[in-house]
Amino acid sequence: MQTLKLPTASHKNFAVGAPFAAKVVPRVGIRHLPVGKCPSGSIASPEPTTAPRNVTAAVAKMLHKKGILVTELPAWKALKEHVHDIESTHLRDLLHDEARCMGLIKESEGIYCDFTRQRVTQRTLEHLYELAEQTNLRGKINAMFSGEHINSTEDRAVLHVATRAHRNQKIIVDGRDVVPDVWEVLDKIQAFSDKVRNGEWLGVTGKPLKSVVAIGIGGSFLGPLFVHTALRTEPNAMRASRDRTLRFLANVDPIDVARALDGLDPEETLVVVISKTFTTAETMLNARTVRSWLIERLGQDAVAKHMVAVSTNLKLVKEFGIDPENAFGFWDWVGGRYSVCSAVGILPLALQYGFDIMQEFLAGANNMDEHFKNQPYQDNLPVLIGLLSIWNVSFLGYGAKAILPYCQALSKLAPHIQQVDMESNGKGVDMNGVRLPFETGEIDFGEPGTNGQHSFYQLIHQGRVIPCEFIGIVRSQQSVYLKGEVVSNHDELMCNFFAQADALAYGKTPEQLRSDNVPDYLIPHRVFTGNRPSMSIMLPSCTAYTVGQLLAMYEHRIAVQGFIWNINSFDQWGVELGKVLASKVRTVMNSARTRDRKVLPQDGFNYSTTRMINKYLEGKTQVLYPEGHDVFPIDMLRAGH
Ligand SMILES: O=P(O)(O)OC[C@H]1O[C@](O)(CO)[C@@H](O)[C@@H]1O
Repeated sequence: MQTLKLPTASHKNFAVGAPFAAKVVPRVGIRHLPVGKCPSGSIASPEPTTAPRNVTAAVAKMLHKKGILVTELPAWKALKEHVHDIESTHLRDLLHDEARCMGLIKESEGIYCDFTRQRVTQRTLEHLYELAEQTNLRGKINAMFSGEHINSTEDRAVLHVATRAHRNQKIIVDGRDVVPDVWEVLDKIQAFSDKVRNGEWLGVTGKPLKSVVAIGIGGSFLGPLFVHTALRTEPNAMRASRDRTLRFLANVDPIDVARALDGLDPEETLVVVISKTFTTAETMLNARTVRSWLIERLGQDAVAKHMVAVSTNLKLVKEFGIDPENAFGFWDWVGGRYSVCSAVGILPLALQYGFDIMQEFLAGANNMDEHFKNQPYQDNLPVLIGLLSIWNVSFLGYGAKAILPYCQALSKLAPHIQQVDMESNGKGVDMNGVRLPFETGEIDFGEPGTNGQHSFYQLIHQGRVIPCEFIGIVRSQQSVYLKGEVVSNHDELMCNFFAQADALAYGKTPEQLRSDNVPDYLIPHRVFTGNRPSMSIMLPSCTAYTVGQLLAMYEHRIAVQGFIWNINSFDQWGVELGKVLASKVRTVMNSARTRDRKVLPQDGFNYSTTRMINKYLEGKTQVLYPEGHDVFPIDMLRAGH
């Protein structure tokens, strides 16, 4: 049996390896160790440094800028001590304090946020503001907006905010105003989407293109899917998308191909291949598969009329066979998971809903960007939400959060934020490559209310403590009121929205249960401890504009958390290793399934993987790939015939 050897990665600012015991050295400033092998075979991280005790806030900020770990800052230590104060409180009591509650309800940009059910007092917030100060939060926000290369491991600016800038704004990256570039692409999207929608751009057989299949994965899929799902039943968007279809194809699983194409007429279908790199294995295989589907039915010329692309890699787009004229660019300073406001989202969504509606979405996101950039911490929604999350994760020890929109249209918010948050903040080292002595990031999950109530709410009421984010809407996209019913359907939904937050906060005591005549033997089972934190966010409506605001608010709160933890929220090295290993398996698979058989499963894999691969290879009736023709799933054959 051979042992699997994992490749090691190295980068000038990036260190990998097994957790390396961080020594605390009694001096100020970061010490960069030469990157070298530890006895364990891993690569050493630079060592952390500590602050002298009792430094002033200004000195702490300066030390942080020099690389001191956030845990060494006086504000962090003060928050650690403050945990004891909070542990002696219960939300039941905190909610009785009206003065406290008044200070914890914020209304800004039409969004109403209620933080009263967080396990915090005014003192907690003051400590958190101090932590923001000492970690130079304002300076880091400004650095992001001014195009500094804050994504240090990839040496890139982080400027998704530029993708939704007004035409007259100026945003400089490396000495160049990028807003005209952004608008050049937006204008091109407008012209193209108008042509497709009004039938000026026709398919190769002369039919209008009414269906769009957007192929992409991760950030090239989840954000656009979230916005599409949010707008599908919004009255203006519904009107604008009548008789049009937008589908997504993300998974490399051929079942997803069959589902995405099921029932579509290739003559009326436009395919948008979306990939920042244009190298992502799943997306490129799906793109080749759908290209083959089009060519088989419509001939080689179909590609020019039925396939367009969104990418930063226009060279590979051309090599794939898509006319660069039909490619929509974006830039390396737009991270994949932050790219929904670039052509990644705006092209497929404008094809479905028209450019005007997408402009409203961009305006909403821009409104939140300006708010984030300009408002003081005390009134700044992403800053407040981000700081409260830091408190919940790093001080109260709640490692997960539930995103619970009481709005079916927002059903894809949680999956989108799951990627944005977990890919951004799931890191093990700080900006200087120092291994962190605490866990960053949060485990995000969620479902729309009330569906979630009948699924996992049991656990959040009586099991683990998971801070909840309830999102409610004042005016529903779709109102229903049945004569004789106690409340309208949307009011019924919102009754649950209001009730759940209080149920989590107050719980139910044994005394209350006794006075409700609950038998003694059932009391322990029916006690709710309460004291479970949540926040409630209310939007006036669910429109393109407010969806833009909500998206940007979540993006920025994630950045705030990363800035405070002093991690790089904008790289994603953690996704690389699996890709490398998959490629090794691919070589074996190809060899086993063709007559060449040069590489066998046992080459380079451990016992377990070898045995599993062998079992898989044996388990198929058709052992070798067919020669000389493509094979499509049954549904794809049916489609278009
Ligand atoms: O747009 P691309 O280059 O195909 O990448 C897709 C996704 O893959 C990742 O790089 C890793 O999952 C994401 O960050 C990104 O959104």
